Amino acid sequence: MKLLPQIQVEGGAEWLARTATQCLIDEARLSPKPGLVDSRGNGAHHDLTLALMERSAHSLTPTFQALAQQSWQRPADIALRQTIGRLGRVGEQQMMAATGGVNTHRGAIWALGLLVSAVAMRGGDASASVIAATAATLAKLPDAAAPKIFSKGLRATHRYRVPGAREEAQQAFPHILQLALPQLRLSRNNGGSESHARIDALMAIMTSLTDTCVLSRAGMEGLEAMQHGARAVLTAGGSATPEGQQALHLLDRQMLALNASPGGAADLLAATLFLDRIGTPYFKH
Ligand SMILES: CC(C)(COP(=O)(O)OP(=O)(O)OC[C@H]1O[C@@H](n2cnc3c(N)ncnc32)[C@H](O[C@H]2O[C@H](COP(=O)(O)OP(=O)(O)OP(=O)(O)O)[C@@H](O)[C@H]2O)[C@@H]1O)[C@@H](O)C(=O)NCCC(=O)NCCS
Ligand SMILES: Nc1ncnc2[nH]cnc12
Repeated sequence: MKLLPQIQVEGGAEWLARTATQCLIDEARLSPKPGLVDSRGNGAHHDLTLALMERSAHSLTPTFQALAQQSWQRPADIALRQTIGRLGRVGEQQMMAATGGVNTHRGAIWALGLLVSAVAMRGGDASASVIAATAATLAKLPDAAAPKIFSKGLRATHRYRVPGAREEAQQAFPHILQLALPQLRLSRNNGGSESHARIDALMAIMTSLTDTCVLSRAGMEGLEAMQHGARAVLTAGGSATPEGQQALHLLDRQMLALNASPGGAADLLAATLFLDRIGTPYFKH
C-alpha cells in the first residue's frame, strides 16, 4: 500500500471534514422538506431551528477530521472499530454541548462518520460503492465499549420488526446507492435545478426507508404516509414539475398533521451529497 506524507493525510482529513460539515448544512438549508427543519422553518419540531442545525454541523468538524486522521489507510479491524466508536461518542457529546442537549445529528454522525472513515481507509480515492462497502465492513464489527442503551431507534426496530440506522450501514447504505444517488443524477440530467434534484433524492429515500424517527413519533400510519407521499411526488415527475410540487405540498401538510419528521432520511440525504462529492477524489484536484 502506498504511504502518503503526513501533510497529505492532514490535508485530506481536513478536506473530508469540511466536506462532511458542508453536506450537513446543505441538507439543513434545502427547502421545502416535509416535516423537517429547512430554510422556511422548524417543520414538525419544537426544539430545533435552522440556526441550531448549522451550529450542530459546525461542532462536528473536529470529529470528522479526527475520524479521517485515525482511519487513514488502515484496515477494517476491531481496533479501528473501537477507535471510531469512541470518536463517534465524543462527537455526540460535542453536538449535545453545542445544542444545549438537543439531538440534532445522532444518525448523521453515525452515517457520515462511517463514510468519512471509509474514504480515509481507502486513502481518499475510491468509488461510492467501494466506500459504502468499506463502511459496512466497519459497521458490522462489534464495539465492546458501546454502552448498552435501549434507544428510541432500537425500540422502534423491535416493535415494528424493521431495519434501522444500524442495518442501513451494515447493508452498505442501499437507500443511498440504489435510490438517492441514481435519482439525484437522473433529476439533474432531466434539467431540474440542483435544489429540485436534491429534493427528489430525498423523496427517493423516503419511498422506502423505515425511518425510526417517523415510527417513534407517528407509528406505522406516519411511515406509510411518508412512503406513499414521496412516491406520489416522483410519480408526478419530481419536484420540478407543477404536479410534483402539489404532491410535495400535500406530503408536507400530512407530515405536520401527523407530527412526523423523517430525520433518518435527512441524514441519508446528507450522506448522499457527501458520496456525490467524493466522486471527484481529493487527490485528483
Ligand atoms: C447506530 C446508531 C445510529 C444508534 O442507532 P439507534 O437506532 O440505536 O439509536 P437512535 O438514538 O434512535 O439513533 C438512530 C438515528 O439514526 C437516524 N435514523 C433513523 N432511522 C434510520 C434508518 N432507517 N436509516 C438510517 N438512519 C436512520 C435518526 O437520526 C435522525 O433523527 C435524530 C432525531 O431523532 P430523535 O432523537 O428520535 O428526535 P425527535 O423525534 O425529534 O425526538 P423528540 O423530539 O420526539 O424527543 C437526529 O439526530 C437525526 O440524525 C435516528 O435518530 C449510532 O448512534 C451508534 O451506535 N453510535 C455509537 C457510536 C459509533 O459507533 N459511531 C461510529 C461511527 S462515528
Ligand atoms: N433537517 C432536519 N430536520 C430535522 N431533523 C433532522 N435530522 C437531520 N436533519 C434534519
